[in-house]
This record gives sequence, C-alpha cells and structure tokens, in this order.
Amino acid sequence: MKSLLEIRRDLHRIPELGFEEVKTNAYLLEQIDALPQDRLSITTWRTGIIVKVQGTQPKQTIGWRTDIDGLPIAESTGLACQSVHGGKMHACGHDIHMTVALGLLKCLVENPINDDVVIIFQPAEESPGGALPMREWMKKERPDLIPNQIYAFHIAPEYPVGTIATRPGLLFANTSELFIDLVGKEGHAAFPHQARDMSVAAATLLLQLQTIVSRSVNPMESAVVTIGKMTSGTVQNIISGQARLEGTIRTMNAEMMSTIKEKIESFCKATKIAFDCEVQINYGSSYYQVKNDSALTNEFLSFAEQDVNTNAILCDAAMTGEDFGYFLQEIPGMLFWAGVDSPFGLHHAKLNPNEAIIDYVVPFIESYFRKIGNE
Ligand SMILES: CC(=O)N[C@@H](CCC[C@H](N)C(=O)O)C(=O)O
Repeated sequence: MKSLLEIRRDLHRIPELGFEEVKTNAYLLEQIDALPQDRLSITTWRTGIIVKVQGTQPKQTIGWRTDIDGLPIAESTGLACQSVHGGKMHACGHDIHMTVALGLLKCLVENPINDDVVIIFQPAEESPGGALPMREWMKKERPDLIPNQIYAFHIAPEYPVGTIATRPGLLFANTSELFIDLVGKEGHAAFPHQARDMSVAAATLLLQLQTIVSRSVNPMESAVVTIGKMTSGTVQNIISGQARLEGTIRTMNAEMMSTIKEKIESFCKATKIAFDCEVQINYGSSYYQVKNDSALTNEFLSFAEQDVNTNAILCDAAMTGEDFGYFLQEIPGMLFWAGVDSPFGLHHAKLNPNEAIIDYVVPFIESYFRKIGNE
C-alpha cells in the first residue's frame, strides 16, 4: 500500500459523483489488494466496497464507514494535487475520510484485534444517497457483514487538528432535497403581456420560500430552507418560459419536515395561479437524521478526554445531513467531527484540510477500536 499522504493526494485528484466512483473504487481496491490478504474478505456493491478483517477471538463485529464520492464544484485551491476532473472536487473531505479508513484497515491487518471489523466504503453520500440501498442490500444478501456497532467521522474545518467533537443523541439533521420546475410561455422581451415569465415567477417563489422558516417554524425550534441553484432563460431579450429552483430542507424532526413541505406546496400552488404556469415539485433524496447512541457516545467521549493528544468537545447538533444516519437507524453507533483547520468550510471550492489530521486520527481510532474490540 502507498503512504497515506500519497493516497490522500491521489484520491483528491480524482473526485467522482455519487454512484460514478469507478476510478475511486479501482484505486481503493488496488490499495486493499496490496495488503496481506490472509485475514481479509473483500466484497463489492455497485461502486462501494466492504472489507472484513477477521479478528483473533471475535465476539462481535465492529464497523467503520467512510463515504467515497465528491461534489460538482470546480476546485480553486491551486494545490499540486488539485482535481483533474473538471467541475468536480472532494470539497467535503471524503478523500481524507477514505484515506483514514485505509489507514485503519492497514493497522488492523498488521495487528488484528479480537473482534472482527468491517470497513465500509460507501458511495453517493452527497447525492442521491448510498447508505440506505447499501444497508438494505447487506441485510438481504450479506447479513454476515452487518456490524454490531458502527462508527464514522467527518472532517470539521472550524476546529484545529486534534479536536474531536460530538454529542450523544441528535447530531445531524433530517434532510430532503428540493427541485421545483416552472413552465410558462417564452416570448419577446418587448411583449411581456403575450408571455408568461418564469424568471419573475421563480424569483417571487424563491423569496416566498424564504419566509417559511421565519414565519411558519416555531422560533424555539429550527429548520433550513436553502435554494442553492436557480436557473432560468436563454438570452437577455427573451422572456424565459422555463425556470428551475434546486435546494434542500433541513429539520430536527420528521414532523417539521412535513410542515415545511406543506408550506412549499402551498406557495407552489399560489405561484401556479398567480403566474398562470405549471409547477412541478420533486423532493429528490432524503436522509434520516444522524442520532448517536448515547451510551456508545459517552464511552467514546470518555476515551477521547483521556487521550493526551485529543481535545474532546461536546458540540451542538448541526443542520448538516449525512446518510450515515441510515446505518445508525438500525445499528448502535456514533459519528464525530474531527478538526482539519481550514479557513474555507465544507463545500467550498478552496477547502484545504490540514493533512496532519491523517497521522493524528488513524492511531486515535485504532486505539479506540483496540479498546472496544479487545474487551
Ligand atoms: C456533511 C454534508 O455536508 N452533507 C451533505 C449531505 C447532502 C444531502 C442532500 N444531497 C441534500 O442536499 O439535502 C449536506 O449538504 O449537508
């Protein structure tokens, strides 16, 4: 296996979108194949990989999960290892996540623990969601690969390397993607009364959607409605006959998600009447909240607090989404943030995680797995 630094940089160069991670899959398999194979069994599912490391006296199976996909963002870090896939970038740290998973795998192969370990390389975390179909496939076809407890981490640009943050209970939000297509009538810019202008309809709808959180959500609770992309029109002197809004909804519970969707549907009906157009809503994929198991998280935090290299923080829940929530829905476990000290946040074209995270967090996770896997 190559050095972890080389691996991170190689993976950073080749980001691929959800379920298109073909080169990433091949690269990961090449690294896994380079390890001693006697304790390993390797299974693939679509572009994902599940590696089982046989323990020395297994009483249970412990799981580690990494996501493997990139984002449709044009990188502008200027790094030597900048993405060579135009318009795509590992802007959410999945290159670091994969490298850490490989590092952990190498440690466990070289020095196995008592329990079995499965390392899950899961596709399509950003979209459309790989965790749910992968979990369902594992349940049906390979229940032997389902761990008894499962762990994952996410890079956190706002913390320095060595900081670990998490909390028992709800950590990440419920999410739903949101796509709204508006169809009116194209026309000459000089004759607006003969057209049905979808730029104006979409702009009005966008502003109305922004009133949902401020006017329909209890201020003591919280939610997010973000429209990240709005497209409309072809040229400056033609009235646009079509527009599209693309966004995401984030809530702390399932009831709030239903309330927000009802309000979105009301505003869309109003837009249809007011602008005499067709309005189609599509909710894309939705992710179940990340709810950490309380007992396992407290055990993990106690361990982190005692580690001399670690600054352990009890953090607040965040409106980020993670389809790892689907694993936690059925398997006890937890997710934690680990600092990478970058002035640019997740999903930013200049995100540049401090690679020192790798040499810090691999031995940290390994020692935690050694503790829980040798009990
Ligand atoms: C950690 C993180 O940034 N996750 C993504 C998950 C995206 C979910 C889905 N595609 C959506 O946009 O709703 C996030 O944006 O929080």
